[in-house]
Amino acid sequence: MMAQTFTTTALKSSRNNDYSLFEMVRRKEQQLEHFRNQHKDPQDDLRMLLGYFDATPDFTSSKKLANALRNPDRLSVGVDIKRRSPTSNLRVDFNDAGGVAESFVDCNADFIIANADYESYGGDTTDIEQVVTAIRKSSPETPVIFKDIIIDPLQLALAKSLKFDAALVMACVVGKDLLELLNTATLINLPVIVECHTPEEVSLAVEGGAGTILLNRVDRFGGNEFHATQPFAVRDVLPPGNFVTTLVTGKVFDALESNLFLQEGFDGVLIGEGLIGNPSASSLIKEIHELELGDEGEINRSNVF
Ligand SMILES: O=P(O)(O)OC[C@@H](O)[C@@H](O)c1c[nH]c2ccccc12
Repeated sequence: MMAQTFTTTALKSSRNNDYSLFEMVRRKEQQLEHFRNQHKDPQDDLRMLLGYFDATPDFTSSKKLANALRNPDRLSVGVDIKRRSPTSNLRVDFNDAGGVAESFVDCNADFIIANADYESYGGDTTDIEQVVTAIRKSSPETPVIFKDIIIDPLQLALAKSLKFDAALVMACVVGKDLLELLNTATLINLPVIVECHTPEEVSLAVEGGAGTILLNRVDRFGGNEFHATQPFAVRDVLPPGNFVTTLVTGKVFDALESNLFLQEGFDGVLIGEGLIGNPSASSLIKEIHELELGDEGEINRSNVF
């Protein structure tokens, strides 16, 4: 009887959480109907971007990303500028997302993620424009990345037209469509960071030529379960040669844990809740930057997790 109750509860909660990802995608589908309508003219700027190969690409954004995300001997630190999170109780308030982003660059954050989705992350179109404008002005070498629930190539065109340096695409949301989205991104010369959780997702991303992979320790598809060591499990799937940049995200809160990612060969961490609204954000970023390759201290996988 007990066991049965337990199973039912577990199933129910995982279905609820699955449903929330499902809900996020469903809402996005609805919003996109309007967005597609707004951009249906064949001569619309976003359509033109998608329809014509960028024959004279400039690699400013790719180079900015390479410089900011990959350092030979230290972790890069990115900040996810959000007011709320579907996977935690984070609730913060700010008006000027651009100012918030700038304050993190002042704390030496290496890259910035701006959120376009209101319901899920508390971000919106004003936010994303403010963030790009503010960072371009105050710190042109810092890459700014567009985060939304991307399911349509038109959203990639939007990111490009707003002059983002890259867009984040979640593998668990798009499945096999990832390959088509990556092709589109190449066509318009927009770097993409692919968010993955499983080795299968990483393989698909690598097959599609992804240059940067963000490993989320929270399994968005599988009921938001947290798998602390999941990033290590997927490193084996990466092709040899160390060409793919790898970042870790999902409930990263301290330097101790981050050190393990550095020692295991990851390039950086993306932090939301651990930095947003944290009065010690600046010292946390500093501590993570000061971790040294080869200095494992007392840590290993078994005593950190
Ligand atoms: O706030 P955290 O646990 O540090 O996480 C940041 C980031 O991983 C998170 O905002 C995120 C990245 N991709 C997502 C997809 C869905 C939900 C949440 C996310």
